[in-house]
Amino acid sequence: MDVFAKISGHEQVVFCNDPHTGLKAIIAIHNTTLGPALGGCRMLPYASIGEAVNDVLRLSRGMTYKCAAADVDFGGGKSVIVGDPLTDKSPEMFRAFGQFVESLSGRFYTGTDMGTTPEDFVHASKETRCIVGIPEEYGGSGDSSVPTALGVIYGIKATNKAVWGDDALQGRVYAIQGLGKVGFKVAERLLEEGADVFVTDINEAAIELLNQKAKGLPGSVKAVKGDEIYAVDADVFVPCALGGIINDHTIGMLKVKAVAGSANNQLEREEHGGDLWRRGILYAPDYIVNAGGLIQVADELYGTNKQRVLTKTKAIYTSLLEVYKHSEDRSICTAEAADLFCEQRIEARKNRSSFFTADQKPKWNVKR
Ligand SMILES: NC(=O)C1=CN([C@@H]2O[C@H](COP(=O)(O)OP(=O)(O)OC[C@H]3O[C@@H](n4cnc5c(N)ncnc54)[C@H](O)[C@@H]3O)[C@@H](O)[C@H]2O)C=CC1
Ligand SMILES: O=C(O)CCC(=O)C(=O)O
Repeated sequence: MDVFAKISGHEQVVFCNDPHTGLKAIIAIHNTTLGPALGGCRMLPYASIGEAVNDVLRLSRGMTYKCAAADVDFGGGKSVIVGDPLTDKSPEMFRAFGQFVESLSGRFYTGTDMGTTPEDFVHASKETRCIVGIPEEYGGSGDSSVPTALGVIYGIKATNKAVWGDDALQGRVYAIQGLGKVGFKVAERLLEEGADVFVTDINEAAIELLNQKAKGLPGSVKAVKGDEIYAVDADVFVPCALGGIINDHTIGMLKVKAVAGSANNQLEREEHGGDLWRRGILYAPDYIVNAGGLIQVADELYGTNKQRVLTKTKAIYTSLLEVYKHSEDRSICTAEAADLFCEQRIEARKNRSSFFTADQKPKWNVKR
């Protein structure tokens, strides 16, 4: 394998190995034009190191776009830990991970993602200040999945508006894949609003818990298994688990009119955005819909202000409507319209950075 060809779009990729704690992690820094890299840390029992490398490279690239779209002073990065979050975690492992993050001297900030929790990062934060999204009692902004889920709800509302001319959540049927930190909260909110949801998760306990919650709520839950979620009679598909789920195999199964969820990298390949568009399925670009968590953790630079985070997260609604309009005006798919917007924003910043100004401490130094 030509490693440098594989990482040619990235600035830096760091392999972290600590035999004492069993830590095997990869940190990928994609682009720091807009600021130091920021991105959560995912822990998964990857089938191979190659799979982990592919995941971290795609996720970190996505963060560059997400940061540009959300207009935060951060660049794109992400990390993955190879292991089963149910059996392989330890406080020492996250402390070791914190030491590796610290070794990057402020080039990379991280927090939770799939398989990791704010509590895991309390351990990491003992070794480095470049940790975001830890509980408020430890000085962080708290669980970033809360604003992520809220942003998904606003994303769904905007998408409903674009498809049906009415942004109400109720009266529609949603197919939710994954009831973890984000998906569960999204499902709860939809049920509170009186919507009906199909759900699936490999973790039966999450489905059981949602069924318990649903008892007092106006909406209804129907659980389905595995791939059945793609083919249910729903209006909106809400992917909240793994990426790559919009692919050659699943696209033909979808009966929905729209896709709007939190999962990162929903399109397996770029052209799947065009495929959805040609089939008349409106795709809400993942990195715009799921930016709520980023908005909250990036806000830690200024000392978190819940009202500010809420206002910026709600703005996902208007950002999405703008993307839909760009896509319509230019006759390009929504994924392409969003990418173009972000690339122009990064390019504009690059030009500005090349203009000499007096030496000034970057804002993010307040964290160090
Ligand atoms: N936590 C956050 O604030 C953010 C999360 N995201 C993305 O949203 C997605 C979900 O993240 P979290 O809720 O934090 O993760 P999580 O680990 O808390 O939840 C993921 C859920 O998906 C389930 N799952 C895994 N494989 C599945 C499959 N094949 N079919 C059905 N369910 C499956 C898991 O059992 C778990 O319940 C991920 O793609 C993540 O990268 C994006 C932005 C921010
Ligand atoms: O939510 C976080 O802690 C950081 C942002 C992130 O990794 C993401 O949006 O995927």
